[in-house]
Amino acid sequence: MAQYYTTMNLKSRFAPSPTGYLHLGNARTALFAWLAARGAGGTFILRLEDTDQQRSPEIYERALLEDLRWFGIDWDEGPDRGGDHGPYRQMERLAVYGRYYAHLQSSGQAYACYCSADDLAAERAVQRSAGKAPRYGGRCRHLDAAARAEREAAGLLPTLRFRVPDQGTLTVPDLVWGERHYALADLGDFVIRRSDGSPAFFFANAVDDALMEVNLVLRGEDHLTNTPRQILILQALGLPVPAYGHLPLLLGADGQPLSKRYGAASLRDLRKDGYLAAALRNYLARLGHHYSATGFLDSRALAQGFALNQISRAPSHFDMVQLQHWQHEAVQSLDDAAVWNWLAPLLRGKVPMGLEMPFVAAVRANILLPGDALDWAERCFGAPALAADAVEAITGVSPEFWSVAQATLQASGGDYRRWTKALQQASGRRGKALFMPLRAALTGLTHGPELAALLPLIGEERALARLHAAARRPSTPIETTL
Ligand SMILES: Nc1ncnc2c1ncn2[C@@H]1O[C@H](COP(=O)(O)OP(=O)(O)OP(=O)(O)O)[C@@H](O)[C@H]1O
Ligand SMILES: [Zn+2]
Repeated sequence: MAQYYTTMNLKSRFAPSPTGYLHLGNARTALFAWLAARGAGGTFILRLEDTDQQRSPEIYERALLEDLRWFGIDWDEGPDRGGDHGPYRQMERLAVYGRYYAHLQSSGQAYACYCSADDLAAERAVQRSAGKAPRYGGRCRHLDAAARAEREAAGLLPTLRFRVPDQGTLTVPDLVWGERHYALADLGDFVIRRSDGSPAFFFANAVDDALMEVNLVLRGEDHLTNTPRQILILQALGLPVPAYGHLPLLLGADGQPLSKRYGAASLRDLRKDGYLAAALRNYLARLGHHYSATGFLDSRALAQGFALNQISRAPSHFDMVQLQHWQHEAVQSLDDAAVWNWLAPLLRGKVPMGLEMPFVAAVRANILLPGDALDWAERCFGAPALAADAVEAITGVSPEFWSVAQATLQASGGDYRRWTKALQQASGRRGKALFMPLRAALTGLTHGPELAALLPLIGEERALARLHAAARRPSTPIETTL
């Protein structure tokens, strides 16, 4: 397969249009391209394809850079930091495209087309009714200078079309899909410059990759059919052709590809919800790429384990359960101080000063998102609501049990082991029968972190008050032991 880079000079890129907030599909495509570059010690660049001016307000550009950085992707060249092959915003490169248009026109490989949208629609309708695939029939291919001048004088603004060779087959290698063959006669001459002077996607994208010395293009499968046209443009201009790999699109729950246009869940939404970038990286890196390591990997290990031949062709679906699995792993990979930094914006003022680290140590295995930690802070330091099964666990034991629980707690000076040992001896309860009602009364839940770690946070005073409140609930006498 054509592949002219060695791992030493590999250069890949992410080239989004700043037309909305990045979604997980964009993020995964960016991640694969970045992992390929970083894994090979190559170069990674960011280029903004902002030629759709109506849909590219500045807020999206800023958000895009911010989201990528948060996600953990860095770039060696880009709109914010420049580089040897800039500028990195396509709207700043119009003069560059102009030179290449002129070259194609003067060598006869591109020509002005004056057909109106109505003309083209009519042509397509005829082709369709004849059972043919619609393509440009070449009406303006052979206009002479006089005919062109006449149309210009009438005020018609032409598009510029690429002249596709009439015969032959183009072989397009793809790192994911293998080789595909295209009959050139089927392609039809295509627009490379719109009538308003703006570059067509195919053109600017292909020219920029070549001029920026990108030799590996990993992008979404939505661009698969653009590739033959792009290779034709590059060949006509004598520019190098990169290796292409098209990644299966990430689909939403409705089975449709995620798209900025249709408001797919964005990276920034997940960030706001408290998902960690490392969780998203581990999740997305494995979505359509096989790693032999099944555990949590840091960015360096993800890059080292990345291999183009491990990319799958199967479509991938966004799966919240998988994301939560990696979120759990990512939280556990942090040390206590880092967990606190992550929680602090939501928890400041909710955890008494000095108890931050013991609190983190106690609850960290039980939290996926900062909201979970907020709930545990309320259960430790506030007034926890009792869940229905906790009420059941509390009322399932006699009021005497609760009196003894209070007395033994006081006698043990708040020491968890001494307390529960004494209570076990006095009540005859052990194991779950002992700990479940205690947990229910102290936290309002029947599950959660180790009680031994929670008790010092709750403190003796609050614990006594909660045991006292438990004693005041009418018991459902199902047992006679204390
Ligand atoms: N659902 C998806 N799954 C994987 N990659 C995607 C998906 N959608 C887009 N991409 C890829 O993300 C990169 C950036 O694309 P682009 O900025 O055009 O995003 P988009 O979501 O297609 O936006 P729009 O809806 O504005 O077309 C491209 O390589 C594109 O192929
Ligand atoms: Zn025409």
